[in-house]
Formats: sequence, C-alpha cells, structure tokens
Amino acid sequence: MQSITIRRPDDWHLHLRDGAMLEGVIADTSRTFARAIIMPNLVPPVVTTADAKAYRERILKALPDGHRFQPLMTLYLTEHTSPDDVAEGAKSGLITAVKLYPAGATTNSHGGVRDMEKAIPVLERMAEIGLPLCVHGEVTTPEVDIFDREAVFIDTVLDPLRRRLPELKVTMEHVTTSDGIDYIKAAKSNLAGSITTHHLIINRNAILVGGIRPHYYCLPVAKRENHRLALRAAAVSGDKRFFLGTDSAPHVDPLKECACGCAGIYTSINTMSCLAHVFEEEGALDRLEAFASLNGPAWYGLSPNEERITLSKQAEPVDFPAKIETGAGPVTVFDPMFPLHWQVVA
Ligand SMILES: NC(=O)N[C@@H](CC(=O)O)C(=O)O
Ligand SMILES: [Zn+2]
Ligand SMILES: [Zn+2]
Repeated sequence: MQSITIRRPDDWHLHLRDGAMLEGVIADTSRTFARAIIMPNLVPPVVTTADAKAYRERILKALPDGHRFQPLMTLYLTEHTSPDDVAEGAKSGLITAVKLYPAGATTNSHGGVRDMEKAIPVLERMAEIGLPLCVHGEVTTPEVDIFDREAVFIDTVLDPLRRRLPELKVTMEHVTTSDGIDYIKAAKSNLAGSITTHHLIINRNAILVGGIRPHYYCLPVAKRENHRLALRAAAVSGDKRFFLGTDSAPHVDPLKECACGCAGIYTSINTMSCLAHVFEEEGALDRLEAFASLNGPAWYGLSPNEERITLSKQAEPVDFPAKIETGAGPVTVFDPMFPLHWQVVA
C-alpha cells in the first residue's frame, strides 16, 4: 500500500454558510483541514468586523467536539466599507482578508462593488497595513461572454488596480484560465492565486455534454481543456504563488436542480482524495504538500501546520456518499467521474 504524509492542509477559500447548512457541512472541512479562509457572502453578507466576530463564534459553536479548526475571517467589500473598521479588524487579528465581489458576479454578490473608485480609500488602507484583497475575478458586463469574464477582468479591473496600488496584496481566487495563470506568473510581487479541486478535474464538457449537469456548474464556470491543463501545471509546479482554495460551495439540491440553478460545487468531503489522484497522475505527489499545506500559509504570513495527515492508496475505490444530508436539505457531493483510491487515514 502506498502512502504519503504531509503537513495538515488548509483551505484558502471556503463557503461554510450559516445555520443548519453550516452545521451540516463544517465537519467535512474540520476533520481534515486545520484552517480555512471563510467567505463572507452570507445573506446578509459579513460586512463589518462585528459581523465577522459574530459569524466566527457561530462557526466555532458548530464545530464537532474534538475537532481543531481555525476559521480565518474575511469581510465582504462594499462601496460603504469603512477603512477604520477594516484596519481595526486586521489589527485585532480577526480579519485575514477582504473579499471583492464585483456586483452580480456570483452567488449573493448583489451588494458587491459596482464602482471600483468608491473602494479605493479602503484598498489604500489595506495596502498600507498589508491586508490582502481576495478577488472574485470576473467582470459582469452583459456584453462580455461568460467564458471570457476572467480574462477581461484581468485587463480592465485587476491590472489597472495593481498599477494604481502596487503595494496591495491580491489573491486571485479560483483561477480558471491560462490567462489568469500567466498573469500571476508574470507578476513580480504581491499577487498569488488559489485553485479549486474541481477546476483541476473538469472542463466545461462536464457541464454540457450528454445533458445539462447542474452539479458541475460553478462560477467562474469551468473553461476549455487547455485551461484545465494550465491550472494543473501551475498547481503541481510547486510555484509558491499557487495554492489550494477549494471554493467548496454547498447549495441544497432543489436549488441546483431547477430551471435557474445556483452556482457552486461541494468538494469539502473528498478534496484531499481528489487532489492525491490528480497529483499522482501528474507524477507530482511530492508537491501536494506545497500546494495544500505550505504555499497558502506562506502567502498569508502564517506558519504551516505542525500536525501531519497521512493519505493512503487502497486497491478498492473509496466510498464517498453521493450526497450528504444537512438540516437545510441534501447536498450533492462532487463526483470526479473516476474512482478515488486515495484516502486520508490519519
Ligand atoms: N463558486 C461558486 O460557484 N459559488 C460560490 C460563490 C463564488 O465563490 O463565486 C457560492 O457562494 O455559492
Ligand atoms: Zn467566487
Ligand atoms: Zn467561492
């Protein structure tokens, strides 16, 4: 039996939701991951340090007994966000990053930023104090094709912003294109990217071929195969600027399986099994630790976890549930469409 031991991983982009959903999903993360950056797109969103403090307490309360897990909180940037509140949240250690959602770009983003100009005072303060900005990097202009939204965002929003505020640390979240990968690689400093588990595995065919498959729909939407290959190459390269952000985003099945289904894929439960499979396929199992456990903390200025996890490869496929039951309803689990043989065993 083959096995590898790595430092305990962290998830640098996670949706835990709230209430019954939070209670239903948190163990799938806290069982394996030591820390996660918690996305603030609740309804209503987490916009102030006080909101983040209260949300953090709800997360810790939902944590199963015996699980050691640290939620790293973010604030949802609006055109009215107070620079002082952000700075205080950062200083107290409660806030790890601020999240930019262009208005209308994704789930619960209608309160996001329409006019970047209005966000500049906050962003200037963040640059001053070294607080990272996490971006959902897609434009929402109706004229732009949904498959081009990330590339156009880089040219029309991200690059101008980084030229204006070169000291601002930016995480390009859930990179889905070779354009994104190239842009990050070309940057001299202050830019990194998170990559999801599912974008290493699916391309857009998964959503559209043989019938429409809502459980493969997320935002940014999966792109062509050449983009998936670019993401894979970056993830397994060991390059410190790329790290895991699962973007595990649970929605109950009735909200996925309908005429206007929500965007989001639930991968918390089988992410490490999927990643071990991908890294083995790429002949890069020795770099899984960099991607899942080392590069993220280095970027966020934190120490890597001291604890270790072991993954082992077994002959029989590992059984993951097709869906999990939560108090909010059933949530379908990401199906990588190949059998998984790797499993976290300790
Ligand atoms: N990724 C998704 O498809 N959905 C996320 C939002 C996001 O990260 O864009 C969600 O909150 O459901
Ligand atoms: Zn997003
Ligand atoms: Zn997300």
